[in-house]
Amino acid sequence: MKLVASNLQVGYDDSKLIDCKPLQLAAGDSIHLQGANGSGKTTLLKCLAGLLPPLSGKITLESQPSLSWWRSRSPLGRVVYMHQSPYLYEGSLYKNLSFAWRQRQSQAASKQETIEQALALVGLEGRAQELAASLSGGERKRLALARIWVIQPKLALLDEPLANLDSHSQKLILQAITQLQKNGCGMIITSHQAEGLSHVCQRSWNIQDKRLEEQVSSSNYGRKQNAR
Ligand SMILES: Nc1ncnc2c1ncn2[C@@H]1O[C@H](COP(=O)(O)OP(=O)(O)OP(=O)(O)O)[C@@H](O)[C@H]1O
Repeated sequence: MKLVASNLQVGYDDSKLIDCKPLQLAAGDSIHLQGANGSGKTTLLKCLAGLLPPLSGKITLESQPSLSWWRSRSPLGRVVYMHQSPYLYEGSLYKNLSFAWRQRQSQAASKQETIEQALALVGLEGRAQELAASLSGGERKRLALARIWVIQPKLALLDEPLANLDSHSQKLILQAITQLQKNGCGMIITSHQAEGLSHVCQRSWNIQDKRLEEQVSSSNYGRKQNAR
């Protein structure tokens, strides 16, 4: 599955935020999206997820031809977007992960085991019956990522998954991101913390002067990949 965008401009009404070169996100890609506050990172991710219309240009999903035409070309519902302040369902952690299970394509594994593994992955083991509303901000983000891990999407867009987290939570989030990558999930991650992400992302996109460019730098990007 591949998300392809051409001639893309994103923004609101007549206010253009970003002019993009042709973009592609395929399963297995990991891209760090950088830009100043207010440069339009969230807006771009929402457009790529099909949650907002772009000002101009085309976003399509290249995938299995077996799907009906109206599902096969739209990213909506098939590219998972994680909001920077994730919305959780009322009820328990287990209930939140059960909803995620319904969106999972392959249900060959056991639901119970998958949910337990997801909770353990983000350090919430043994807490399945607690109410999601009682979680701290950092724990909410960890549960949101556990939900994505249960879904096992081909493509995920993670908006500031590391923001406002202590080092323990950041470590758990990075661990869950690595697990998703091992399963072939392609992702774009926004973050102002370049250091944490340079080890898990192969590439970097940078928004500057309302333009999105692939950043060619001497940083760590690609080092991990090359070392494999
Ligand atoms: N629904 C909306 N209608 C009009 N303008 C909006 C809307 N949502 C966001 N904006 C504006 O668009 C600009 C870009 O916002 P966006 O959240 O995409 O930036 P960002 O790069 O993700 O910022 P940050 O790093 O602070 O999270 C901001 O100036 C914001 O006020």
